[in-house]
Formats: sequence, structure tokens, C-alpha cells
Amino acid sequence: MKSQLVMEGIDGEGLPADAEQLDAGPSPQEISEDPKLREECGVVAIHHHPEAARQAYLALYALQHRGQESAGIATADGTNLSNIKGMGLVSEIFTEDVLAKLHGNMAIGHTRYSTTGDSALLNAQPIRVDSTKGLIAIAHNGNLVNLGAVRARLERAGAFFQTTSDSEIIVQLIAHSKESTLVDAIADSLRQVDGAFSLVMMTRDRIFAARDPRGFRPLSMGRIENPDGPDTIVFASETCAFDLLRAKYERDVAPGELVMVTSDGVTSRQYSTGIQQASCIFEHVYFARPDSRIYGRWVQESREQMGRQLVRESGVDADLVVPVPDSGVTAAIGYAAESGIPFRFGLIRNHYVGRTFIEPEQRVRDFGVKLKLNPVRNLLEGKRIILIDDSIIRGTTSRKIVRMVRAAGAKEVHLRISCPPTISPCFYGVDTPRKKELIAANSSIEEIRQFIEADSLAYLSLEGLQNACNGGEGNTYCVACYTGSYPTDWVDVDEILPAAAVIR
Ligand SMILES: O=P(O)(O)OC[C@H]1O[C@H](OP(=O)(O)OP(=O)(O)O)[C@H](O)[C@@H]1O
Ligand SMILES: NC(=O)CC[C@H](N)C(=O)O
Ligand code: SF4
Ligand SMILES: [Mg+2]
Repeated sequence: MKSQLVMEGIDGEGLPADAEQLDAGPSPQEISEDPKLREECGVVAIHHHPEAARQAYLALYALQHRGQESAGIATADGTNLSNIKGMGLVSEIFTEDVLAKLHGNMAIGHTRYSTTGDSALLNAQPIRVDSTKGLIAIAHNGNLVNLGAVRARLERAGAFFQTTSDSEIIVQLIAHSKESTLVDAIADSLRQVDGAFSLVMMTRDRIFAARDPRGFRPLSMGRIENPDGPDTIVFASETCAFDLLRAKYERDVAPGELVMVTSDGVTSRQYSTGIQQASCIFEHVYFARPDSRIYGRWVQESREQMGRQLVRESGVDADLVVPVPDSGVTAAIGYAAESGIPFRFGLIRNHYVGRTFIEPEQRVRDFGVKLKLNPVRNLLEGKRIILIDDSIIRGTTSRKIVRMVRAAGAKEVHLRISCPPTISPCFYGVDTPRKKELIAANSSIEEIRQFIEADSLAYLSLEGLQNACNGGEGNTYCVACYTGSYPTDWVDVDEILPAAAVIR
């Protein structure tokens, strides 16, 4: 089925051609009781490449795991700025004929999982705004926590919002900034928003990339060397996207840094200083791909260390170490290596079932985990199994998996989790459920063990996790979902506001 698309700036500057604002219907959260952890978003930017749209497409393909609700690519050719976005997966939206409409040697792209604003075509990114500062497109990974106040102020000043997402606030701030140059207007705007943002932006002739002062979300810069002209500069949420483009990783965009790329080269400024880094540790636990290097550290290395540390903290005697695929695999490899217990793929994942699988009716919903994972009976039968997963959120997945492994003949099932109990929601770009739905916020570890029906259950300690994610890089992490202590001063979110006084 062909995706419904929004096209802006195609077939004539500023004139939306065959633009359709189609409602995608209710969000997956509304029509599914899918208890899963939601992804966040992936961003990419390409400066100076003859096939910029195609490069952005490839990078988004590599970043598909960060968001599967919608995707978009904007390109610029020096005079025009075109934008195409749709609901669904990158490969469903960007067919050959759609990609062929995107001209120019610069591009930015986005894959979305919504955190603010509905999962609808209206809120898909990049968001393209025409302002007194010219055309500007933005793609954002993260979530702002002071959007209510800023949006109200902008609306009083005459801003007309096209979307209900937080990301548009940044472009509207830029459009309404009193600063005379664009780069000053961007820096000024970024100082007014709080929360998590790894951004790429594009005008008709420039690319910008920026990270919030705490560096919540990753953002890296790479380069494709070109002996016959200027190098191609690329930015991406994760370095796995560079590999597909054959780009060389150069460095991370620093927390509080704004980078500008023009035909004259790369310039940078630190628009904010003096704020302690609070990079999301959960990127290392779950979101990012193990073949990515984020915050200067390989995700594979962190996860393997998490598995090794689990053995030191809560090792248990058993016959096999079995990962819950895919996210539990690397920690399970670490666990097996440290313990000497053999590693086996005792659960096989059906890769055609996406992370946001929407089960239409209760009968099918109950099938959810079974559709995705199937036990390898001959491996599990009569064995004592250590299952390794990255996290327990509501506990429903773990319960089904433990039952499934036992039903396949396992004698004992021990569950080890490669992070501490998740006791508090995230407001920085990960759509975790509300506190009342987080099993560890409301039950003891023993109560959770009973609920999921495991013979034993243990989580990694916070200290163990932090050590596993630091191999001398000197990173400081946000660990708020394990402690309830948030790194931002004020969180403009109903659930948290009454407690704002105690969260710094
Ligand atoms: O405790 P629960 O609320 O049931 O959810 C926890 C599970 O959710 C995530 O996996 P998910 O199946 O969403 O995706 P994955 O295949 O990417 O690991 C996570 O990796 C856990 O396995
Ligand atoms: N998960 C994200 O990073 C989402 C970006 C943005 N807050 C949105 O909802 O579109
Ligand atoms: S609250 Fe948790 S998921 Fe959210 S940014 Fe902090 S560590 Fe990451
Ligand atoms: Mg999982």
C-alpha cells in the first residue's frame, strides 16, 4: 500500500504540490495495549553530496530502529527547499519515484516515534517553516520540558503553529528571534528551550547541527572525503548510519554546541556552557544499536560489560544463557563469557514483526509475544536457563517469555536484567509508561519475581550500570528512570509538576 505523503516545495518554490494533510487515525498507544517501550527518533543531515536525498534515505534506513511511526526527508539546492514525509517505515515512504522528486546537494531526515503531539502526518518531521529569516527545516530527537510556557509566549507574539509537536517551538523561536543573523537567532532560541534536543536544521544553503547543553541524546559528525571538491559532511544520531554511507566518524557534536556547515566549511560555537552532562544511559542499555559508538563509547562494549557485571553481582548456576532477542543479545554474550556457561539462541525472533506491532483484537494481542518470539524446544528441554533481557517495564513481556520457556520444557528459569529497576518515567524523548504502570515503581523485586513466575530475578545495580557505560570516557549520565531524580530544574509535565520541588 502506498503511503500518504505531505509534499512541500515540490514543483515550485514555496508552493505545496499535491500536499495532503491526512489524519493517520489514532496513535498506536490509543488502539493497542502494546506494553512495549517506545523508541525515540533518529536524525540525519548531509552537506554537499550529489545524491543527498539518497544518502539521507540510506542513513534513515540504518536508523529505523529509533522510530517507525513516520519518516521524512527535506532537500535544498541553494534556491529551493523541498520536503516529503509520510507515515510508516522509511522504505514504504521513499520509493524510487518519491526520492526522485527531492533535488539538491543538501538533505536532512527524520524517523519518528512521537513523544509530544499525536502520531499523525501533521507532526511528521522534518518540519518546514517559512519565516522572515527564510525557509528553514528542522528534525529533532528528544523532548522539550518547558514547551507549555514557551509556546504560550510565542502565540501571544503572533506565532501560528502548524503542528502540535514540541519540535516546532524551536523553529518558531528562530523565526521570532530579534537577533539579526540566523546563527545568532538559532543560538538565542536554543538557550530558551529546556530538555532534550539533538537537532539538525537546514536552510536553502546551510546545515546546522546542535545538542542540548546536557547532551541527553547522541549526535555525531562524519565526513566522506572527496578528492575533487569539498568533502561531504554528515550528521547522524548513531554512527551505524555512517558505515552505510562510507563516512568516517569524525567527532560527536558536543553538549551545548551549535555547528554550522556552509560551502566555506564547518564552523562551530558553544552556545551554552557550565551545565553538567547528563547523557541518556538508556541509549546504552536498549535504544542504540550495538554497532554504534555513542558518547565516545561503543554500545557493544557497554552491553557486554553489563552482562559481565551481572554475573559478578547476581550469578546463578545453570546450563544455558539465553538472550531475549534482539536487545538482550550483547549483554547475554557478556554474561556467558564471564560465567563460562554456554550461550545459545533458545528464543528465535520473527524479524517481520515490528517493534510497534498493532494487535487488532484482544485474542490476537495475547498472541503478541508468541508472534515475535518462539522457543527452540530441543535446546531448552530439561535445562536450567538464565534468560537475559535489557529491561522490565510493565512486566507483561517477561511474564509471557518466562511462561513460554517453561512450557518448552525448561527445568528452571532465572531472569537477569541489564539495568536497575525502572521506577520513573522519561520526559526526555523516550515514551515510557506513566509511573502507575511501571511494575518496579509499585512492587518489590520479590513481588515482580512472583508476577513473572521466574525461579529467580535480579537487576544490575546502578553503580554496575554506570561503570559498564564508562570505559574512561568520563561521561556523566542521566539515570532518572532508575532514581526519579531528574537533571532538569523544572519539568513542565503534569505528572511531575506536583513533585517539582523535590526534583531540583
Ligand atoms: O516489561 P514490558 O513492559 O513487558 O516490556 C519490556 C520489554 O520491552 C522491550 O522490548 P520490546 O519487545 O518492546 O522490543 P525489542 O524487540 O526491541 O526488545 C524491552 O527490551 C523488554 O524486552
Ligand atoms: N522521540 C523523539 O525524539 C520525538 C521528537 C519530538 N519530541 C516528537 O515528538 O516529534
Ligand atoms: S530518564 Fe532514563 S530514558 Fe530518559 S533520558 Fe534519563 S536515562 Fe534516558
Ligand atoms: Mg525486548
